[in-house]
Amino acid sequence: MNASSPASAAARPWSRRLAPVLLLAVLAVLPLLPVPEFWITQLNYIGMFALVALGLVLLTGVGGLTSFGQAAFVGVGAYTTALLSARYGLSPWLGLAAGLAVTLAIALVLALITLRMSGHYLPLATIAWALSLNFTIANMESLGKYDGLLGVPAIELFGVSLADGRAIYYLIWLFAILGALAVRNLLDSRPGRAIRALGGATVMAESMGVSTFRYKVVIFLIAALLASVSGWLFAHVQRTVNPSPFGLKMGIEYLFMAVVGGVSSVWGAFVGAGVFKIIEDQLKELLPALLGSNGNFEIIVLGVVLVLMLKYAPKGLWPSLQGLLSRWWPPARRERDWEGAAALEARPKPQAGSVLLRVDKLRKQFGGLVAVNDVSFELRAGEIMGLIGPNGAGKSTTFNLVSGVLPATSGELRFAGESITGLPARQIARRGLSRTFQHVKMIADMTVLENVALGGYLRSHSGTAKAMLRFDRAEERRLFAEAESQLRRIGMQDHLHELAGNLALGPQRLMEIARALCADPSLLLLDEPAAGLRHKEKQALAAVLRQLRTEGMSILLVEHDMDFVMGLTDRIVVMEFGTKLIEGTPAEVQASPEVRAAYLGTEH
Ligand SMILES: Nc1ncnc2c1ncn2[C@@H]1O[C@H](COP(=O)(O)OP(=O)(O)OP(=O)(O)O)[C@@H](O)[C@H]1O
Repeated sequence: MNASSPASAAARPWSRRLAPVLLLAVLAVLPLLPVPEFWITQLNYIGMFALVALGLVLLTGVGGLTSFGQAAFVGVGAYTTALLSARYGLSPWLGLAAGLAVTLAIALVLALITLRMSGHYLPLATIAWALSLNFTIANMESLGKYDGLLGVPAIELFGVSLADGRAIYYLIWLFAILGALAVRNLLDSRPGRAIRALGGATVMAESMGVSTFRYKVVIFLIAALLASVSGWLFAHVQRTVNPSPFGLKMGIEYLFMAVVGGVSSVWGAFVGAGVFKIIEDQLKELLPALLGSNGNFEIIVLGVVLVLMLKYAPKGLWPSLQGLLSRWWPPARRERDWEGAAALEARPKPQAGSVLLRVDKLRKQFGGLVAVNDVSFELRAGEIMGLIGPNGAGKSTTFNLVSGVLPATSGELRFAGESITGLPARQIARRGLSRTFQHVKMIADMTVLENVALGGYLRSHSGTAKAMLRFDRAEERRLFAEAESQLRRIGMQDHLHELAGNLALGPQRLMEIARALCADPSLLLLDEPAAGLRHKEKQALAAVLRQLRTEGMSILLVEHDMDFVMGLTDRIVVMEFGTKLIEGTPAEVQASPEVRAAYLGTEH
């Protein structure tokens, strides 16, 4: 599955049901046929490589965290089992458990140290720890230094030895397919939507209540564990371990596989691993013969292929392959299976007329620039308040301070009687404040419905393990029912399955409102909701917002369209140069000479 397409299918064509079954059947009977041993060896390596590349799909392709260090985790898995089984005669299965535990401990420490880094620092940090882990392994007396460990026994399963390549093939592919299904399930779930926001929508995700750092750690650990399983298999296939297959070169090659296959596609990991293994083997034979000397020349060709891929097919081979296959294997559409699902829990509503938001001497300085200058106002439950002012007046900054996206320099914020000063966005979201953004923030390759369902993050609970095992379906149905009803409320019921990135700006803004509503907020913050909407759409939006008010919702909005603001709001705060100019009803604001002067740029 492409990470961007929904997993379950409505009206699945027969070919879509049959293709995976056929593929599995071919994989299952292959070792039973008189195919050359070499093929089986190749497939064994492809399966083991794919496990590591799968981790990179999640970590790099979806999460946007580039790691050159996955080979080191393969090494941890391989060495742990080799040490326990070859030196101490323990069962390889114990070696697997121990390898996973050691990997988990090392990966957790590395994640906590490195994942707060951003930009190029993270990939550089992965290179650093990949080199140090490999160096440590290669210099430990107990691990045989550069010679490694010999005499690793074969795995036994129910008394059957998996020493033969055709026997361990089944175990390798069982792990690879289970890994792929688990990652695919994860991407199509509550935690999966949060993970898919990591690639470029972290501010939005935090405002929906997601701890983005936590999910970075989660995908880092999953990728490390997948690599560790691959290492365990590798040790028992090779029956010996030494440091060289776990070095930085292999770390780069794993990344190559993920990028070439399609770094955001689960099945791309398999395509990438296959292409890599085949190219590498052919080149290893061909190049020395062609060039007349021995050396790792294949690295140069792989490098060139990678650069060409990044230039001409940055999404990798899988999306192109999927395009070719789409006639027989069309992309699936999410099945509408949430009819009658129980409603999500609703928040108790604040009492109409009570003070919901109190902004007291709020200030924000960017260096010498005072963007918000000791602004104070109150918003009462059940009212629509407008925040207006010329460009650069400090409206969006005020919004970002109230919603916790930016920390205030000074001043106090109280929400529903409780101080929210200094709280991060996700803590403020938890208290019932939900927002949209001046520049739409969404996950472009996720459907409208999935984007809106992310708004219900705090109203649902399924965790990563539950999602990977697909035990989260009942809650998913409740989330999608809620997302659909919010989209219906905003008049977008015909766009449920469209990719959000394909929508025009107007509908994207409406989708953001539906997402904010999906959080069941007590206060809705709308940053320029009518921008980019056509006249009719604006009228429809105003009607929806009025309806929300009659249902008890409180709304604070920033807007430039004066007709929209004057016809909709109960009270207005006008800002200019970061300061509050006046506050009043739309009629009072319209009559104010100061406001007119501020907009026309004349002295007042
Ligand atoms: N992150 C930042 N760093 C430095 N200056 C900033 C930052 N964000 C905003 N500003 C400055 O703060 C001032 C207020 O900006 P803000 O975006 O809040 O105004 P606004 O009223 O929302 O304007 P507009 O209607 O054009 O969106 C501007 O001078 C802007 O350049």
